[in-house]
Amino acid sequence: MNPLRGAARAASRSLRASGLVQHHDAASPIATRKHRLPLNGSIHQAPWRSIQTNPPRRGAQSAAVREEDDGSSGPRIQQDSSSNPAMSFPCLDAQDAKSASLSARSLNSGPEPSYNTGHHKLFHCDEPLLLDWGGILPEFDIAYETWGELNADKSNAILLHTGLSASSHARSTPENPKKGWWEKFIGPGAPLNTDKYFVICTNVIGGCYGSTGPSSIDPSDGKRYATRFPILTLEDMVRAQFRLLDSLGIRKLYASVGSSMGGMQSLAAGVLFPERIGKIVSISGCARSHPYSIAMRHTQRQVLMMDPKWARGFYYDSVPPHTGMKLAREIATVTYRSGPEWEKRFGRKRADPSKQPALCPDFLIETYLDHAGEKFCLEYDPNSLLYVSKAMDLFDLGHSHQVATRKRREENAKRIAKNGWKVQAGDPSCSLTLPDKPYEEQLSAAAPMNEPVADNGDSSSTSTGPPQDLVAGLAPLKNHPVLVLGVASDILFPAWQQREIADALRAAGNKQVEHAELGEDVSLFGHDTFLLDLENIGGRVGKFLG
Ligand SMILES: CC(=O)SCCNC(=O)CCNC(=O)[C@H](O)C(C)(C)COP(=O)(O)OP(=O)(O)OC[C@H]1O[C@@H](n2cnc3c(N)ncnc32)[C@H](O)[C@@H]1OP(=O)(O)O
Ligand SMILES: N[C@@H](CCO)C(=O)O
Repeated sequence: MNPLRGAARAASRSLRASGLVQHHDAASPIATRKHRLPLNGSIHQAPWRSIQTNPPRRGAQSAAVREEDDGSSGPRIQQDSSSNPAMSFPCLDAQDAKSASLSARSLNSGPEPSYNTGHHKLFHCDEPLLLDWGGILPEFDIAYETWGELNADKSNAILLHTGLSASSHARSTPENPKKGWWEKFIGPGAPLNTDKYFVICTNVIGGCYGSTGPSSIDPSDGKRYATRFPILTLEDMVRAQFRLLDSLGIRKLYASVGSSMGGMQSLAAGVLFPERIGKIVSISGCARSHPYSIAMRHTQRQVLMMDPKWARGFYYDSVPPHTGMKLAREIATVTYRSGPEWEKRFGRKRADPSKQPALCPDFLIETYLDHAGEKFCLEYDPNSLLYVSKAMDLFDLGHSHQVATRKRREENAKRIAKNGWKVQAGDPSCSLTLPDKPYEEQLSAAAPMNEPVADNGDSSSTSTGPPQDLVAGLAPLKNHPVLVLGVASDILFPAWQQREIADALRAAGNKQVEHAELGEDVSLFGHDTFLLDLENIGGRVGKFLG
């Protein structure tokens, strides 16, 4: 891919498509209306009406302020006698127009888009699933797709785990010819070689592309789960996938392969079901989520939840929080690529340098992010984003976390044996309230980097080696061949996190760990390298799988 390809052309296409034409532009609807306005300030003609404003500051010029009544939610403010003309905000107009068109959709079919990437197979499991944090799915579906043939002894299956937002559609199929998200990585002679292997990819539970998630119907009352969906973990997703494998009669996988969240799941599958997995591939993942990654996902969740249209998750019969989703995806995109890539690709170029700078997207990097957000905002269920992203934050293969989870599961299993498969409404364990006492920084939290941390479950890493808690947690994988790949330009899952996996596995006694790091001379695509670099990611995966 040529990173410098037609960016400016694409930008102007995107700007035109979304109405993001620069302000102070006589061609824009607002400017046109403004030029038609009488200069004497007679402000009560339709479609303008006056609105109340704060009284002008003493000494400040009094301004007549008007609002255009065009049915959109935001006021368009015009100042008749100000020193400078008011700016226009085509990026906000575009959001308003989008909300208006979504709310105009038929309420019979529901304004909520149907999240669908096309034909897939469906596994329905009637047996309830107990989740790690005590939630319950009374039954669930898993959407999945397969490529290649399962051999007679069912020993050639590869389970491919997805990143956060992907569907099961990793490669085109005769039933769904649309290109998949790993189109070139799967197929005859490809890294996941379908001449040899039977590749299975599922949509995770919690997702929205056919597997049970927050937009699914709760069988208990026939209504969508929304935020009545329980908190789930990556291990819960893996347990659900293994129910599918059971139904297919696959006792042991040839390999568990995944990137990003899938790279975390790939390890989790090995830890949960060590005897059911042959090889493991973990690309651009981690063995436990670190604070910086949690921080970046937190900001995405916050902007989404602060969109009033999110409505605490109950938006399915209304306009979805597309603005929150768009902003969340823009933040996500900042974490998925890299500064050096954008330096080369966009530099400091503006979409139209002949115009005045704008507060709406203006630099090419801004229009690029805007486009990425816009493209995604109705493609994925907002609640799925929240739940799946939170599941990533909760991920920790450290031994002490595994012990605590097992204990909690045992207690919840006892509760179920006593009360049945239902979590009581108002269960205090379901709503976190922060302690009254403000957090006080603990001195022990910041151990000097060159001193080993005692094996007390403290998850801090040190320069002397991986934490013993993680070494113990990854011990179930000590006899598995494991390929760990990282990318130096990745800021979301920095390369040291893959080194941590490899080091912890080796410290656990694993002598079959292959670890490689793609330097910035090889890829500047950051975290998304796994989606884009067939040669360097795919090549290594193909060689490792054989
Ligand atoms: C395992 C998993 O996680 S799978 C999930 C994968 N899928 C996704 O992530 C869905 C979202 N897609 C993406 O993030 C990306 O398209 C990728 C990673 C799949 C591919 O990346 P790339 O091929 O490098 O595409 P890139 O991110 O540069 O985007 C190109 C788009 O931006 C547009 N664009 C490029 N520069 C600009 C600019 N300055 N201003 C506006 N638009 C721009 C292009 O015209 C193109 O638009 P189009 O997609 O509507 O045709
Ligand atoms: N672009 C990928 C990255 C995270 O894996 C996604 O949206 O899922």
